[in-house]
Amino acid sequence: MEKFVELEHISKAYNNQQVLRDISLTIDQKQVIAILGGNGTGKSTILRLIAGLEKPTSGKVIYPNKKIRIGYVPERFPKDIRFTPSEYLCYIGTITGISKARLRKNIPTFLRRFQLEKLDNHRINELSKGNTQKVGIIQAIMQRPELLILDEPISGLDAQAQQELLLVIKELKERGSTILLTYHESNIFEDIVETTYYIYNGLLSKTKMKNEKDSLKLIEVKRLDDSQVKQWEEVLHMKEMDNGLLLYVHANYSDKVLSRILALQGSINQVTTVDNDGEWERE
Ligand SMILES: Nc1ncnc2c1ncn2[C@@H]1O[C@H](COP(=O)(O)OP(=O)(O)OP(=O)(O)O)[C@@H](O)[C@H]1O
Repeated sequence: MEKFVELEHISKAYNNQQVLRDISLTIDQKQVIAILGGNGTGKSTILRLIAGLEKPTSGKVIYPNKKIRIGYVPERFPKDIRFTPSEYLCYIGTITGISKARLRKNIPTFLRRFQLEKLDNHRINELSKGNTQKVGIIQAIMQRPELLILDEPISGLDAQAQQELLLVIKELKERGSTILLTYHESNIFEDIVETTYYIYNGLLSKTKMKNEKDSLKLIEVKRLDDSQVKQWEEVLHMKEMDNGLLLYVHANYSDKVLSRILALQGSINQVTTVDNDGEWERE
């Protein structure tokens, strides 16, 4: 599988509030990936960084192959647009380089698929939240993006539009697109999402938290090979120190990790509990 996007040691802070901490991630082509986490954990921030709409405080977002076509659906699509859906889609399509002929053919099809054709005599600022969201989705998928980024796309969508979106995602994936999305409960996406990451305390993990309010444990170990630790999903992050390793572990899984360390005859120097709400590291 071809590497598509790479996040290298990404950190992001807003006014000294650390949102993402040293996140590294490789996204392969033709993948459907979900990034989940509680409110305010930084899901939208990661998506905006990958879309190139924001810059990390440190680290890099790399597109190894080429300049790729990215479709981005923000969590809240701007409400104050005074164009009708067709006018707006035609305008966006033209600036993203879609031919007039393709726009003439595709815009009515998408409006029909998302049940907007009867509303096309209204301006977007007169539409409901869900219908505005549909326009936001169409503007992103219309250009057949190689990378489609959807930030909570189903909030406000009726059941039929949710199913249509699911279908569009499947079609794009079949054509080779990569899809990156975030959502809350649900969900209709569970069958198509191949990899799920969870954000917790600014770190990205493949392990789901039992309780997002739970704390973290920082375990300082010696005489342990980092290549072994890299395989452990409970370890959210690992830092090399002068004479050992510092492991960031979900509190619920710390006993499991501690017994694994002992089984490998590593020595545990110190275990610190860090409150989820607290500042746990000065960077
Ligand atoms: N432009 C900004 N300026 C200042 N702080 C910001 C900015 N954008 C996000 N934040 C802060 O960064 C943190 C993460 O925000 P983000 O929107 O990425 O979270 P989220 O996981 O998408 O949340 P939600 O599920 O509520 O949409 C929040 O504390 C938020 O207040």
